[in-house]
Amino acid sequence: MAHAWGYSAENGPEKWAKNFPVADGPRQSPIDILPSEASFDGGLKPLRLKYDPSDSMDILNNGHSFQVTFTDDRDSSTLKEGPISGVYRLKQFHFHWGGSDDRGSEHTVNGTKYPAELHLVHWNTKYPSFGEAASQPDGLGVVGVFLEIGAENAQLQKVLDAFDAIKTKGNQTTFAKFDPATLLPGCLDYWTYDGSLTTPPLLESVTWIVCKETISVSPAQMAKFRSLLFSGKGEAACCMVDNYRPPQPLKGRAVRASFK
Ligand SMILES: NS(=O)(=O)c1c2ccccc2cc2ccccc12
Ligand SMILES: [Zn+2]
Repeated sequence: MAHAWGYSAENGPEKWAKNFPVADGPRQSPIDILPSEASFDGGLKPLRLKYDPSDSMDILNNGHSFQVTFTDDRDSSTLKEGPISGVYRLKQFHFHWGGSDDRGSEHTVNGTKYPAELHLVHWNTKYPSFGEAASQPDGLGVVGVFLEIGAENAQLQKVLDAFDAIKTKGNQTTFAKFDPATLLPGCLDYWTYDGSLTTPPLLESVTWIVCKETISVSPAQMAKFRSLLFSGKGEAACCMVDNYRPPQPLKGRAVRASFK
């Protein structure tokens, strides 16, 4: 059986093309964002993000990251406007981070890596389900937010406090009444481009919306991220760190900015 994908030298991003040839496709993510080469588009609308805390359900260690999953059977937690048209529903959010503070984000800005990156995953309700949407070129909208070392982030701490219950792969626990809007920066200026999932199956179905402004994370909070394990209970412990794909070729794609 083919090795499951991961982030090690044996099964990491440099190996993914073997089982997922789209890894070398025309609209892969993440990318290195070059602000001087992004074009301001006055037609881009402000992001309209509306989240209902009662939609948050549980938090799961999926062996690649952890994710907080939301109920998505109605338009109560949605992404509208911005670069997209229609209504996209929030499905989950997760993070990527590094083994030290000098790396961890997937997108970079002028080559600068941040210690972590938050992804809020939404799907286009013109399609009947998340799974259907994930295979469509306009199926998904992911909002990316960079984390920058600074003051302790009290809202992020609510997520980190659940980690003792999801230390190993497959562990899950309830995570109710959490408002993901509390993880957003104050200013929602953004860059946007057409891309893909940054993990297998690397489907080229994502409109990326990467916020210019960062949110803070303390060094102690970064250490908490690194306390999770890729490995399952009873397996040799493997720290969940460096779960990020490096930037991919732009291949002629335009990156637009919502701000001057
Ligand atoms: N890094 S990612 O946002 O591309 C991503 C997803 C994106 C869209 C839809 C589902 C996704 C599921 C993910 C699961 C783990 C890590 C990244 C994931
Ligand atoms: Zn992600």
